[in-house]
Amino acid sequence: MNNVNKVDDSENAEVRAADGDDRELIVRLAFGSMAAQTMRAAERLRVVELIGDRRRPAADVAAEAGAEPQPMARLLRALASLGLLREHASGSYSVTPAGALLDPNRPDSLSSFVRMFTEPTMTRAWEHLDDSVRTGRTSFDTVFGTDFFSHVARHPEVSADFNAAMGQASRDTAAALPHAYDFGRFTRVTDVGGGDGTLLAAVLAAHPGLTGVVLDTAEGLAEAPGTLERQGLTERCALTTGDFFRAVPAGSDVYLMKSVLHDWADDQVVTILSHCRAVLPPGGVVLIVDPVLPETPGTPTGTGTGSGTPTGGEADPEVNLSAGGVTYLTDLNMLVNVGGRERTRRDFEDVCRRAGLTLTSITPLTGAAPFSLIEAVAGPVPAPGPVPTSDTGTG
Ligand SMILES: C[S@@+](CC[C@H](N)C(=O)[O-])C[C@H]1O[C@@H](n2cnc3c(N)ncnc32)[C@H](O)[C@@H]1O
Repeated sequence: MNNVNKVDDSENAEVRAADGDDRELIVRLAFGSMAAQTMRAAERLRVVELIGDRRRPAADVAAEAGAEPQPMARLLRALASLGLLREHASGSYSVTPAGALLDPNRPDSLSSFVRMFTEPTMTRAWEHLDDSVRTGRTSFDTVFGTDFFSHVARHPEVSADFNAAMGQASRDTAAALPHAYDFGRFTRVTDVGGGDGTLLAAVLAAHPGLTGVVLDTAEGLAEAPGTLERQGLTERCALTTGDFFRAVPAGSDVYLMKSVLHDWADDQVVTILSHCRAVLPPGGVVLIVDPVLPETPGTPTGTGTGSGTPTGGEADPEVNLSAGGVTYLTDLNMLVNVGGRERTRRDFEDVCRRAGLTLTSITPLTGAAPFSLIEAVAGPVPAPGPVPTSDTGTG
């Protein structure tokens, strides 16, 4: 290491010459989308299912996948270099614990998540991230000629992948949330934009005294009956087709929404929250599950109770691809694909206040990073004025 370290005292910033590690970082980041596409090919060719819990030669995997042996061997060794397979001296391959998550038959599978987040619907607008940064516009709409949710609604296969991907991405939250909040004092939970019902099903299963409603578009709800049926919850949970930009159904004392608000710009978020506020009974709560960004990278996220100075939270010392670091990428994903954003505590306080809600606490969900549970209750009614409307809120 022959780094030349200079410290700029005024900024306290480290300045040194780039070394081999730095070059490696740049190369690794530049090849990031190739790694993602390598994983996508493995998912589409069912490599992990075909290898199973054995050691298998590339030629056998190729034969069963209907692929050419030599390119398959190259794919397998690339997957080994990414940590998803293990290459044995005999030239055969086995699956690592991480690679096993590509098996669609596992209860903790991430296969649909990988499929959705590597497919053109999700990746094409990323080629125009610089345009989105320059103009603030949602590149997806320019590339596809319509907004993300309308496009997904018109493509049933993509919609099924999207719903399954969201369900898989919600499993950690579904395991954590029912035990992270006192649902026992409530009677009925509406999951606003609840998709395939994974999260609400977990809450209902853990709290037999509760009933529930999943509110979503017709396309968003397509997989929900199956989720409820599998868990024997059909009787305790209604599925309501609707548009949360028009109304949220009355009758619940908990309005839950996970990975919904980050899809939308502030005015649209205020509209959704205002509809929840309009039907919130005395003692009712709004529960938002989203990542909470620190006010500046590397500082605490401002979790805890009250609306004053942040009381602590997870330090986030490096912007990286850990659970916390990935939120800076999902923030850009919202920018290019849907026009939404990830938010800080102050951002959440602001949209809540504008909707007549008071943010009461933010609790990181243990085991479900980067998600936090944000509780809000009815607050002072905001000054009279129209509820912001949305012209993209067609779901
Ligand atoms: C990012 S997904 C989150 C799904 C689910 N809450 C989860 O975390 O797994 C956003 C959800 O909002 C739904 N959605 C989008 N626009 C909507 C609208 N206008 N009214 C109701 N639901 C809508 C989508 O169909 C989708 O299920």
